[in-house]
Amino acid sequence: MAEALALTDVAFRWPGRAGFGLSVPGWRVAAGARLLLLGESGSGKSTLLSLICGINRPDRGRVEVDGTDLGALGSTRRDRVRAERIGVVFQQFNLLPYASPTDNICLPLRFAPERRQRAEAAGRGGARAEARRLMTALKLPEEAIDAPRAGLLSVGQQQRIAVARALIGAPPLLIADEPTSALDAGSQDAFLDLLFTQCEAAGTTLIMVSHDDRLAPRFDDAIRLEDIATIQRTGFAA
Ligand SMILES: Nc1ncnc2c1ncn2[C@@H]1O[C@H](COP(=O)(O)OP(=O)(O)OP(=O)(O)O)[C@@H](O)[C@H]1O
Repeated sequence: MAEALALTDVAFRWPGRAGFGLSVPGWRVAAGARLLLLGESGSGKSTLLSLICGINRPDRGRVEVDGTDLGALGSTRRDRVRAERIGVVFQQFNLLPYASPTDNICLPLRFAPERRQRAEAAGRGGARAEARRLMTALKLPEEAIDAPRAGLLSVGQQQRIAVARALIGAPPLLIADEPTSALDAGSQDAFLDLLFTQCEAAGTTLIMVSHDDRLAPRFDDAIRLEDIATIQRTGFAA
């Protein structure tokens, strides 16, 4: 089966922080997988996601997304590959509070012409129609969809906007960093149902990060960061 993600002989340290290091000898994720990545707080999950997204470059090794080695690209091309191929749901959602839900969702398409074309084709009436279709599929009420500013919405509603923004234009890979941490157990379950349905419809591989191993049975596979990575932690230098 094709691989959505392949890490080979990867090592990374935060610049100026000798105390924390992460290395991943080899990790492959099959296209279409629904994977939960578990690890305690501070173990390096977000650090690993930043390497997968190409936000940070490994000091060594290869991070291939959908067959492209991100580390071999300069920062402009890396940004382009990220925009085209990776949808990201950040822990804090990172919405623009003064922009409308639709403008927030369409934002990644500005930097990703191929993704824009896919969104326009899927939405028939254009990318904004596709944004609306996604919001409806994610069970946002009409008044939230039509809100003038995303900052007016509840946390759960903002979370759905963040998911729609990650899904628009069907990127091959969706990375979600603790997207359910603000929800109670019942809402978590309903949210995962919606996320899985939308990923399946778009043919998108899902890697979701959490410290909550009770979510594991919902996924095709759950792995612990420690099982794929060696983590060095020696505290903070003064
Ligand atoms: N921008 C940064 N600069 C320097 N060090 C950082 C930076 N971001 C994270 N770290 C360090 O990297 C280590 C791992 O943090 P990371 O956020 O990756 O863990 P995590 O498993 O995602 O934690 P949490 O579940 O609490 O979000 C920590 O020691 C943290 O201080």
